[in-house]
Amino acid sequence: PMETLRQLVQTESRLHTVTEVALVACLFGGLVLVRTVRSRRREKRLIAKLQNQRERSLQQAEQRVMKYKQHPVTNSAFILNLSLSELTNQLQEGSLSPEEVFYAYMDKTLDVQQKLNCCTEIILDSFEQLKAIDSGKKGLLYGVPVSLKENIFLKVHASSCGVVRFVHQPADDDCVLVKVLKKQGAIPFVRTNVPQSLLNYDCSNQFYGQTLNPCNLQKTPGGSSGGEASLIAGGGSVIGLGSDIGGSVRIPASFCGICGLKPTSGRLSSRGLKSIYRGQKAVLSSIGPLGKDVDSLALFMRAILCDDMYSLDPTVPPLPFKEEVYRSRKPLRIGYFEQIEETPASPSMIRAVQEVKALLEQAGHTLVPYSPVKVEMNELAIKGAISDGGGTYVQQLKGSRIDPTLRAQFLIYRIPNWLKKIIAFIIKPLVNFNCISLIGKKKQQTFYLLFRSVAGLWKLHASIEDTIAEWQRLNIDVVLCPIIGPAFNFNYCGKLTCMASFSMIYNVLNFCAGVVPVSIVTAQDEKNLCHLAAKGGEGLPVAVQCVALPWQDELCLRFMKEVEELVKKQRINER
Ligand SMILES: CCCCCCCC/C=C\CCCCCCCC(=O)NCCS(=O)(=O)O
Repeated sequence: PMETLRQLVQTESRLHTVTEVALVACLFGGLVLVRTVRSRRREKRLIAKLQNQRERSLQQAEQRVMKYKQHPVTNSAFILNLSLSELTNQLQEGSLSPEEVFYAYMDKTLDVQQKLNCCTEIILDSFEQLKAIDSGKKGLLYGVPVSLKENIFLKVHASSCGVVRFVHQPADDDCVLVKVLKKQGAIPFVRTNVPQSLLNYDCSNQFYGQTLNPCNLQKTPGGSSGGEASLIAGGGSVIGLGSDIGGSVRIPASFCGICGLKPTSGRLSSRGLKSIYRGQKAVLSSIGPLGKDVDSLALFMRAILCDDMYSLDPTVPPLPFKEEVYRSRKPLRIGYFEQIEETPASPSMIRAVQEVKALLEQAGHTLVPYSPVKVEMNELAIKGAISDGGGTYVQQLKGSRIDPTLRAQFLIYRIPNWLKKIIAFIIKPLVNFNCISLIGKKKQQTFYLLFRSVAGLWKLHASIEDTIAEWQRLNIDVVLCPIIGPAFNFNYCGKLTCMASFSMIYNVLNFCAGVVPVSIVTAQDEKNLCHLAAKGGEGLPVAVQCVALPWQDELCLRFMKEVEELVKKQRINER
């Protein structure tokens, strides 16, 4: 009987332990559930609040536009068709007034927003700025309405970047470039959409949803300056400001068929720019313009590179716009490449480079085959930009629902760094860097790199030195190469981070680079295309990328301008 009693007591105490563990687990589970439900409710309220704010700003703008339209108005189609240079000329001469230009663009923006969901807010202060504009002091952008990417600081407004914790951080002041723009007479009038966190080349977030591509509503406009590219290509803005740490100006410009410039980082002030990895110095972010033609970008740079910027931000080197370099037409030695080893280029990207190469040769330039240095730039870019393995990224997005395009990445960022290193070591043999064209393989590669992101950065500086040495050896002035395109279908960009390598290279190297649309996807390109991400792109714009050494932004623009002119001339000849 003693034995039976002992067994009974043991069973009972085991039962007690099990019950206690179950109770603690339930309690813990319950607490997590309550926290999640609460945070989801908070998030829902926040989303509703932001969407209401946007709606209110759109409605108020619409009312004012309606009121303005009661007076006999100028032909806004005429205004909207002018290039930025033509528009500024007419504003300077007085043949157009800032008021008629402003209302023409505001009206068009409201219309484009309905179709493309590219705006996060109308800047209502712009109506007051318009009233106060001083016609006696005409800056280079006098009376020009300018659109701004949402991560650019505007006094009192928050730059959410699709992240919950940023919503509660209104800016203390305007960003330096916004101040300079205003001093040059420009009127910032609308803020545009971005992907959650900005570290993505799609354009969707939980607050404002998915922005659409005006060239095909089934496609992403690219990102992260996707709202800008969509609005400009849709006709709602003549010039806009974006930012680029891996292609965020160039990719959306390419996807939407407009021009975009990533100047050398540091040439324009980045003070007052929201980012996830603030202060990260390995891969540098640049602020740069997007517009319908290269002259618009040049005019923008000319206006911004002024004493006001240098005194507002003394970290910027006081280098005014070099007019003679932009205007020069001396023949160039141009390095070119069509592919990079680690990333597949689509058939239209390759064809675009080949066609532009032929045009440049006919125009008297010397084209030299050039291969970018043999390091995995993707690896360097990711290691540089998120060298903590994504820890800060996860921290910053706490409390935000992760955008579907970023979810797979976040599974990896959440793994402890020591475990990431082990997994990277184990899966390395499975990852074939030369295996192109199959999306499945690209996904593997992408995720492998994310595991590797905690490794060292020793190759970064060597790659800059080696690249410059190679340019000097070949004696080339600029490089012609592909830029990712055509526009992707939704939900691919965040999963295909490696496909951004064509642009990321020049952030890692900190060279200046810009894109110019040169062609459209043909039926043959579509037939030869292997990756699903860009399928269904016939007729979409295709661009090339023009690159110059650091601080040679004017040379880069001059090269872009020449490419643009040659393509235009050829189109006229073909008609
Ligand atoms: C080279 C930098 C990219 C670092 C991102 C690391 C995490 C994700 C892995 C790969 C994503 C590559 C896609 C990059 C898309 C372009 C993103 C971009 O340029 N964003 C602008 C951020 S800025 O701070 O406003 O300049």
